[in-house]
Amino acid sequence: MNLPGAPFLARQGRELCLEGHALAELAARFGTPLYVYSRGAMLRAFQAYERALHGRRHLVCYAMKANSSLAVLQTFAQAGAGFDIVSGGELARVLAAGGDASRVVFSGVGKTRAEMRQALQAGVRCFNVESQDELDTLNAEALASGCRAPVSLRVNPDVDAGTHPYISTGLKGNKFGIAHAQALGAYRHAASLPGLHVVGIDCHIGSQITQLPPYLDALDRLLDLVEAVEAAGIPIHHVDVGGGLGITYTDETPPDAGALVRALLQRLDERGHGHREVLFEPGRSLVGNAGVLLAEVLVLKHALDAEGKNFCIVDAAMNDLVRPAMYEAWMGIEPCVQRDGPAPVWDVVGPVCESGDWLGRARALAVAPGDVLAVLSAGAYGMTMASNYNTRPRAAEVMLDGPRVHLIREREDVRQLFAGERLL
Ligand SMILES: Cc1ncc(COP(=O)(O)O)c(C=O)c1O
Ligand SMILES: N[C@@H](CCCC[NH3+])C(=O)O
Repeated sequence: MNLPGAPFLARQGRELCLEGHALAELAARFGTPLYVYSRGAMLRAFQAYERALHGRRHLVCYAMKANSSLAVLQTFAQAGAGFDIVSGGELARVLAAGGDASRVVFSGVGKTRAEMRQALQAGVRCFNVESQDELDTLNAEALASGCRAPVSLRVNPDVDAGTHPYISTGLKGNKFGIAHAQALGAYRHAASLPGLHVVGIDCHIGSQITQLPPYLDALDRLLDLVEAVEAAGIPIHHVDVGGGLGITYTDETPPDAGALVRALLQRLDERGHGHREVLFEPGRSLVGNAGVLLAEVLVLKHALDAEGKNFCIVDAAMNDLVRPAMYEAWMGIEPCVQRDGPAPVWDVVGPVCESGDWLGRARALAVAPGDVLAVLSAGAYGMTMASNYNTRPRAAEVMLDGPRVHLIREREDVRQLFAGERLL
């Protein structure tokens, strides 16, 4: 069986290994729950975009909400990536990891004035502005700071990305971006404001997208607008096509990054826009299949009768990895060391006090208490969405880099969780 994450994730005999390191050994050394990432897998995914964009003016801005651990950001910064951020906190992380503000695009529907000032001061590459009001606020903040803010309007192209409704962002009913029909007026307004400098156009239609047509439809809508905006005398420098490319969790077959880039570049060329700088904002496709979450089996609860369920209770929970609880997302689950014997069907669940606390349902697994399971494709939207629900300290993180094993985040200590609290 080809595992998602192959060739970096592979079986060597009975052992599940990432970059050649036995995951069961890492669990024994660092404890569980534990996130483990392959630096090689991240760099390979990034290079797939870079190779396809070779010879074009471009910037791949890693959407760091997918995984914002400092060592992950450092890896991409050193590889030449820019960053797509959505908060002042994310900007602070980029800078702490050695990233360059001039390669940062700032997205988000609700930027605060303080975040705008912070980003202006740092000198971000551009603000992806998502509303008419934001244009006025940003203009005022830029003038007060004595500078001009570079802006790109995030346009909502009203395109169905064909993904889960919670992670679709380019439809009329979503909160994101400026409606296509209002965008020309918004560009005219932006160009009239002395504190702003129009530099580009942007869209991002959703996440875990597995087909090309929605991207091409969205690009066509953007280019129609670019032509209208430039006809109105407002030059557009770059086109930012967003992120959203899906990965394989189970049987999805998304196009690879190279195919996506080539299709979009071809459409740009066909429509006479091949000279423009192109920006991408991939998140999941750079890190999703580069990581796993390791959990130890605590308890096996067997069904009372044929209608009942077997529960495999592990020490990772929805607070560590919320995707199954939140989107009913399917994530692969594999034993780190394969054992012989029957493989009953289990619901793999955590210890959190919610019935929605599950990691996988109806999984056939040969397991015993003390075994370590790996939840696959957990490199994206895993640790970044972790919480402390049930006063559970967050997991540790390890990054593998060839023969080297780096602990990149210590396991949280429970005292850290209430260190800022005060008794009456
Ligand atoms: C503005 C923006 N850009 C890029 C991304 C990255 O998306 P993905 O992780 O699906 O590539 C997101 C998240 O969906 C986003 O909100
Ligand atoms: N958190 C989502 C993706 C959201 C993308 C952010 N706009 C997921 O795990 O699939």
